[in-house]
Amino acid sequence: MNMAIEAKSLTKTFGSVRALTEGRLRVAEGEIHALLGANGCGKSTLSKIIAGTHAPSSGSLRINGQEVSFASPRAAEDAGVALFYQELSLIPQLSVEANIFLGREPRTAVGAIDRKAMRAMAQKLIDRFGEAVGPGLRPEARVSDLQPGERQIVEILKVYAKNPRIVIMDEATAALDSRQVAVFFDFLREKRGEGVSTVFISHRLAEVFAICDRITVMRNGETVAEMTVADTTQEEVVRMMVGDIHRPQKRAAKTGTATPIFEVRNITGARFHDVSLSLAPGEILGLGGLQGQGQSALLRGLFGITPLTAGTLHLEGRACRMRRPAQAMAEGLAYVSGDRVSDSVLQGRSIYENLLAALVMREGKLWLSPRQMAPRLSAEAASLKTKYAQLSDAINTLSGGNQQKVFIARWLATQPRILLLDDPTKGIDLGAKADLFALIRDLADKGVGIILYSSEESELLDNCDRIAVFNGGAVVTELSGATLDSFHLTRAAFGES
Ligand SMILES: Nc1ncnc2c1ncn2[C@@H]1O[C@H](COP(=O)(O)OP(=O)(O)OP(=O)(O)O)[C@@H](O)[C@H]1O
Repeated sequence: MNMAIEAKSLTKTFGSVRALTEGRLRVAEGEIHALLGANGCGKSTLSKIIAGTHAPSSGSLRINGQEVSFASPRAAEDAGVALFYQELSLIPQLSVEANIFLGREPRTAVGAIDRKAMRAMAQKLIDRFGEAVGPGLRPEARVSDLQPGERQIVEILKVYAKNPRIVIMDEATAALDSRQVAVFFDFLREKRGEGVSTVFISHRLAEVFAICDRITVMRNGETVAEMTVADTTQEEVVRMMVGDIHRPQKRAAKTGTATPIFEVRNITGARFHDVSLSLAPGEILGLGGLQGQGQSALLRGLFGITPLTAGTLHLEGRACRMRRPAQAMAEGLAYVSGDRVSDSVLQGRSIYENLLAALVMREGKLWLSPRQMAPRLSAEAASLKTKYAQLSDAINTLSGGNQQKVFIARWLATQPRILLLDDPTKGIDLGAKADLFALIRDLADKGVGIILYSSEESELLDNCDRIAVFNGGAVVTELSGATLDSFHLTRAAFGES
């Protein structure tokens, strides 16, 4: 068997972050090989080393039997390696054909771009997707006018326009519909027949088992297993991804004890659909699953930041609507986002003004008496052990963790009945996280209902009474009691059937 890729002991550090500690990958010529693992385990880093985007810190890489160290993506392309980037790299203002052939346009005898040839070549590539794409996907169409799935197809075509012998597809199917995926898979099989090797990164186990020959599993920056699809099961793959199963301490169930404090029935909005959830008073409900599956979008919809297009909401049994954040606040909801820069911070303002922001919005008054407000706000800040010298200091004199505490304290000051937390600990240190979760549990014990999305699985497992797992904008399962552990969470997130 001729090896197209042989990566051994690859490592990569970014500053103090060790993104890859032991990257291994062996892919044969004409093989479709899955690279699997949880968010952040190092798949993209390993791929980018193979594709010349990153130089490894150490280790060895052989392409078609030759030891290589690519100085740039272009050097890797010249060796026949092409990478499909998760972060789409298209230029929206340019046409489909210009994007596909950017930097390698066909030329006429005198060296000008051969537009006729370029159009014909682009059309030929597009035709491969046949009926699975709409009539809008034409060589001369502007990329900005295309649907997300069609844009993703243009990105795929751009990869194949380089005639690669080794292709790395990093979540190339994420925006495709099922028909487009089927056509894409036929295409991959045909390429396999031509001896092209594919590294296939996906968060959908069903796809992996449908298209791949072998699987490499990564965990925490390390390659931990290599297996043949025919000899393994989805369950075994999940076990390899998870490693030691994280089981949080058992907590008494909060559900079923009282009327739900908040009920969400069949709601649909931007990036989520038909979601139903029920929250008991004092319950911490987690939203789990891989990143970007609709969890944050749901929280934004619930708080009236983005519109809901279907479904109903009930607060303590009473139907209500959240058309705007002000309305949600009036109903006793609060929303804390971990995205400090875009969502939370009033730049150039004092700590006091930042603490006051939510109350001002809720009361609908621009001025609230500092004599009354200052003690209340400093008490909320103190409950989170926020460190600052004076309330009048500028917000940006605080560390990220302390700023985040201010944004949380701001909402606590409104005394919410329902607290929506959208990845609230992003970028804050361990001490601040512990303070935050202690406070959240305290609020729950006082009867506040809490919905928490976290991109960190362990935060969900350690703090939630129940977890609703999202995949593709919908809740696929709910975990509680005996199923509240990392194995069941990963299994549901990857859609194990
Ligand atoms: N340029 C960078 N600078 C600093 N840290 C980075 C950089 N790129 C990746 N990392 C970190 O390295 C680790 C591995 O990231 P990587 O993107 O390779 O994971 P992944 O398995 O591809 O994850 P995902 O499934 O979420 O795409 C993560 O902790 C990530 O935050």
